[in-house]
Amino acid sequence: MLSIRSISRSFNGHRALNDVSFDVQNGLMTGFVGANGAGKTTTMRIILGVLTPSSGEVLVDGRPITADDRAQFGYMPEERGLYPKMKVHEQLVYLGRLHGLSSAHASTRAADLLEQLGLGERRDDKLESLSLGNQQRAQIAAALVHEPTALVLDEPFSGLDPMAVETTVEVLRDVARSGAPVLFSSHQLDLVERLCDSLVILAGGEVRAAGTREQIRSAHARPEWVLETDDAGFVRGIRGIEVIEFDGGHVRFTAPTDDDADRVLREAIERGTVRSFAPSIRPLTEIFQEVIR
Ligand SMILES: Nc1ncnc2c1ncn2[C@@H]1O[C@H](COP(=O)(O)OP(=O)(O)OP(=O)(O)O)[C@@H](O)[C@H]1O
Repeated sequence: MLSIRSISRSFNGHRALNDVSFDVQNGLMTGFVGANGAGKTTTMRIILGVLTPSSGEVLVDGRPITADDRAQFGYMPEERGLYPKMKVHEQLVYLGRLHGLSSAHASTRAADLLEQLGLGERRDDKLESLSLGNQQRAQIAAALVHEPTALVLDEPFSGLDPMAVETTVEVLRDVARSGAPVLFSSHQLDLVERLCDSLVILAGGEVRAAGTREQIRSAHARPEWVLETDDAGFVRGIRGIEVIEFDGGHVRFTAPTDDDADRVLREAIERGTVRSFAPSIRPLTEIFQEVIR
């Protein structure tokens, strides 16, 4: 397990991180989200030792992280970092060798990864000749080639088409399944909601929420219902009911008690056709907006 403990970091008197603590559990995909400038990249750089914190520490399985730990991590930095003029497979083998793999092992591993990430046919092309999305896949392969003990990826899905996102997710899930902690940042909340097991929400350099999706949902839960009917406008006039979303025949609302929600249903039945009525799970995107405020 990777633990970030009370990390603070300032740049020229500006506090970019303030007492940040969270865990990245082994075997789980942890999504790291926050608006521009929230401090995600700074945190990741501190985990990898590219930056030092002003205070606080990073732990691996409860003890201070070492250079050897970091050497075994897989890291995809924001600024990327492959050689444009080098062939993709050759470059991955080179990186694998730098991490101590034998030539044969590095070559097989690189070929397998390129195949899994849909780049098998481009393995002998120079990186610069690939599209940006394919270069991104190569960057992901570079972070994985040495079979890392932990993965830290800064925006791994940016610029990938939906198919590439799916193949990449599968590859990252395999790494998590092998027992490694996986931390990835993303601005795509819908994606994070769908694929992460656990979540850390950062705003203004502080952790605003952290835990599994279920823990975050239940900490910010409120009873909500969705009604689909002919014209749901009447719900807006019912005392005690707060309408969250309304569009013609569709309404999502919160009610203080189940009885209040039943009142809405009864009135809808009296007024016409009820196509559906059900409790609703609050989307993480909405919780995110609330906690970063
Ligand atoms: N090297 C630096 N020198 C000065 N300020 C910095 C430096 N690196 C980061 N910052 C500042 O620290 C804050 C956090 O930046 P950081 O890049 O970590 O945020 P982020 O969450 O990764 O944002 P984004 O989603 O835009 O990449 C910002 O205010 C940024 O301007």
